[in-house]
Amino acid sequence: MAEYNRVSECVGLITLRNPPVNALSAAVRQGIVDTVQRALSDPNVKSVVICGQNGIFCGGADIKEFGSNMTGPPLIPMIHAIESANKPVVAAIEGSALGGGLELALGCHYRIAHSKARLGLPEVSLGLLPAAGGSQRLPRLIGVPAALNLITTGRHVTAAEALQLGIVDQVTDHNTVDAAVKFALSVAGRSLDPRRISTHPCPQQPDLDALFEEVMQKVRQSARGAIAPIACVQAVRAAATLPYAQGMERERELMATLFTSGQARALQYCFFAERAVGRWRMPSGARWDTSKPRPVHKAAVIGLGTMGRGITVALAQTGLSVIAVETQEKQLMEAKQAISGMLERGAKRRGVAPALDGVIYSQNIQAVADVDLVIEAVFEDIALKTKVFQQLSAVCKPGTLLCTNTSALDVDQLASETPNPELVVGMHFFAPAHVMKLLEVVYGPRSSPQAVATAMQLGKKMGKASVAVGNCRGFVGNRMLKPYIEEAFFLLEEGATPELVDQALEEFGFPMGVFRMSDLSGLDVGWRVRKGDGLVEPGTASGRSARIRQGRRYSPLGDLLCEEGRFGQKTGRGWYQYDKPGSRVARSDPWLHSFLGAYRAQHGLVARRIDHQEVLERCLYALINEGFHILDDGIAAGPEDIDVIYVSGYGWPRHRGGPMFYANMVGLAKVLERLEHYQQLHPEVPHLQPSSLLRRLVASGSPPIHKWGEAIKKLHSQL
Ligand SMILES: CCCCCCCC/C=C\C/C=C/C(=O)SCCNC(=O)CCNC(=O)[C@H](O)C(C)(C)COP(=O)(O)OP(=O)(O)OC[C@H]1O[C@@H](n2cnc3c(N)ncnc32)[C@H](O)[C@@H]1OP(=O)(O)O
Repeated sequence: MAEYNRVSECVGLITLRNPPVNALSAAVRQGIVDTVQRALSDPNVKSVVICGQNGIFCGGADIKEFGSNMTGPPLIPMIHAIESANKPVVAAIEGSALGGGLELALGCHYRIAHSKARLGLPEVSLGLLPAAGGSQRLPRLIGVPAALNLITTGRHVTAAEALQLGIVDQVTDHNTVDAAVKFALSVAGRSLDPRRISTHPCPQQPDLDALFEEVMQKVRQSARGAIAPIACVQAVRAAATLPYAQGMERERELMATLFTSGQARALQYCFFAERAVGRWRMPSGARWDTSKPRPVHKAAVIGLGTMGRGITVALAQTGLSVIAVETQEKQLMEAKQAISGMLERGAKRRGVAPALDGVIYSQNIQAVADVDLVIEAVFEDIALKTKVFQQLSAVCKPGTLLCTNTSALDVDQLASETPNPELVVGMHFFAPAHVMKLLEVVYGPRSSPQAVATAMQLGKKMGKASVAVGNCRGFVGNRMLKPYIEEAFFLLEEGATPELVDQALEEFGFPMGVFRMSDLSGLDVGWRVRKGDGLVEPGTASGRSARIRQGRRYSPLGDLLCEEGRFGQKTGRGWYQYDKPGSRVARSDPWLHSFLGAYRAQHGLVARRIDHQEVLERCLYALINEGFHILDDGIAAGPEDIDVIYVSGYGWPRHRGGPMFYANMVGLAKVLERLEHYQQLHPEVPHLQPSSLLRRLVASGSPPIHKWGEAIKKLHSQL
């Protein structure tokens, strides 16, 4: 909808009305077409202002419409009608002008923005390009290099940067609509020819070919298989080399390919999934909209190793005051220096003052007596964490929320060691905690809804994709990672190399394959866990029985590497070799290949040829299968939760939507058939046994992913 009013006698004011972001739905587009026509045909109107209601200009095309038959007036002719109007049209930009919203503004003759407004063409992050003329008008307005940067990254710019780039004509700290109306009055009657961006040539750019070649190479490297960034470069190239009409034709062709692509569906699914996880619910029936978070003004972090330092920075950057506790003096001093450095660098990047005074350091746990929330980040040892929780329960004021940053221990067991288990939740951060987007908020059966709501709200404040999950070994992310890593080990035993497995996964879109990733995080981490589980035995035994532990297939390859002191990057040797300890460039290691050959010979294994498809099917379907178990167990409330966890924390390529969305795209019946196939070949591998939920979903006709929730509820009620 768009509302029309005449203001200051001769200005037609058009207000977009479609809460919450004034997206350009069919009704809004129709409203714009009608009101523009009305303003242009009214002889009393000398100029026009377009604004949005509730402090936001426009969040772009209505993404929800993309999946359905689109009706209503199309955007391109609507924007053309505005640009070719014979009365000046001014966009009054408050809040956001994004995607189609900015394209609408670029069709206007002038743009006035509030100083707090943000502008951008983020279509690339939805698997699209700015196809309402944005890819053709922006380069004409601000030049090819700046337009390429904005369109291929989708980044939002501040009003100040937009002014500097020449996207807006004026920035105001006052009422934007008033400023735009005043401006519209001042330009009434002026020639509009120079203001019609589509009629401009692109500003001259020396050595255009070299520029596009360089940008294309950069984009291909960072896109990891995503097609939209490449189409964006091609569209801008058309703007730079073709007349406007032909450029628009190229924009349309490129958009036609993207619009119906699986990647666009995946990326748009991610957009909505990220918002859906905020509407968390627990099996008890507690939900986001009925659970009130407690206010958190002061927080504490216990243990200032790598994780504790990152968590302290993340908390301090939200403006909270933080008590950072480390009992060892030397470690405390080192941590203080490291945290101050991180805060200073972060503040410099964001152009703000570092929150150094927000952190108080102490060696004494008594210092946390009056905080509202504590995050424990001591060494991953249940006895130590239990002791800390008991101390905290004695020290903290009543009602303080006790959170543990454990990545694998039982949150419920820890809770049971405190007098108030309802105040205990897990807050599982990912390293480096001040950088990584993901936060798993882990609730136990006794965690109160208020505790979950508080941790979720704090996660959001820290800018994290926060996902509420149930308590189980490894929670969601690490639980699914286990079968993925195990399959990769089995593939090595059967004839693959780390290089082959990693190449298959990196071509799929992961930033790093499983072996390069393990080298980065340290092979000793998993070794310690396996030792704790009683799985590690001295490495001299041979034959099949040496590779069956606790009744299931087990590969000791990772343990054997650790016994050699090969812990990955930190020791300069792991699945790859590195120039020196700490170096990041992985090189193939002939030692490792001979080691694998000797291992296979010792165990009577005959290497066979393994292709990329088998690598993907075995690693990814094993991971996905665990995802179905997690859904069936109620540990994750829906597939979106799992997908957000994998995309934000585990490098799953966003343009593939997350593991559960990927399974939905591949087809549940196909995933089931391949798991059954591999299970027959490897009957001693339980994680290849298809989950009963997957079987039941296939039997019920493989509903699309947005209907899984309903289907799971129905299937559970039939049990
Ligand atoms: C054969 C070819 C066919 C061609 C057809 C061509 C048609 C297209 C032509 C031109 C291309 C134009 C494309 C676009 O414009 S794509 C959209 C680009 N815009 C964006 O990507 C912006 C997305 N939104 C945001 O970034 C943010 O929402 C925000 C900054 C605007 C506001 O942030 P915040 O206040 O934090 O609110 P939320 O993000 O939580 O959002 C609130 C609520 O609103 C929903 N929503 C937001 N934007 C949109 C939108 N563009 N369309 C539909 N719905 C939107 C969001 O989902 C939230 O609702 P909830 O999911 O129910 O919580």
